Amino acid sequence: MAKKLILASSSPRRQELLNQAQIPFTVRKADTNESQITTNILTDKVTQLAMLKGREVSFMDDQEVILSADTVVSFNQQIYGKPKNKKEAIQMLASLSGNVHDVYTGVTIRSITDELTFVERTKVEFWPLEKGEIEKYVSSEEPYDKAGAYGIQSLGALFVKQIVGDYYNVVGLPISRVTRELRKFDVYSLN
Ligand SMILES: Cc1cn([C@H]2C[C@H](O)[C@@H](COP(=O)(O)OP(=O)(O)OP(=O)(O)O)O2)c(=O)[nH]c1=O
Repeated sequence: MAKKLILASSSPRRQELLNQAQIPFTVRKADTNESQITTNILTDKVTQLAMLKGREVSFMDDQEVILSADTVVSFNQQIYGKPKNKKEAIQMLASLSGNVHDVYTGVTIRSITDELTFVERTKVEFWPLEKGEIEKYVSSEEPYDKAGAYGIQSLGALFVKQIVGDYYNVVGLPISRVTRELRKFDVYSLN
């Protein structure tokens, strides 16, 4: 029998992507204090955060598989998470304007006996942005729950000139790789 998937995330995008993949799941989220991860090494940061989010959720039985993830934007040796306020959102978008940045998502999948973590990277190039369009965008609610202060799946799409890599990784979960890894955990099968 297939194992049961537990999504350790409150991100509506991650939930939508699992729905899109037609994988049944239950949300069980711990209240993770992300500030305890202090490393500035990018891949360490996203893997440690993904692992922490997953490990803070407890198993109810040995048939469960827990999925967790963390997404950050990286530009010019800096790591951008969610902007704390309007000023920070403006600064992030102004620096991404006209440049290429990377979006990294760390993903952890764990069962009671095994744990796997991987990182997926997508390159995103922004058009040069006008001051007015940044001002207008940060006055909406869109930037504030998103790494790098934009949502590629919403109005932020208009900033994007091109991407290289998995689009869904930018949205918060590289769903095709995730489903391939989930098969190894018997979460679902192809027949
Ligand atoms: C760059 C980018 C990020 N994002 C989102 C994905 C993530 O939800 C969010 C980064 O925050 P995360 O800390 O990765 O996740 P979260 O706090 O939303 O959810 P949880 O910790 O409960 O799993 O930014 C977009 O939705 N679109 C984008 O284009």
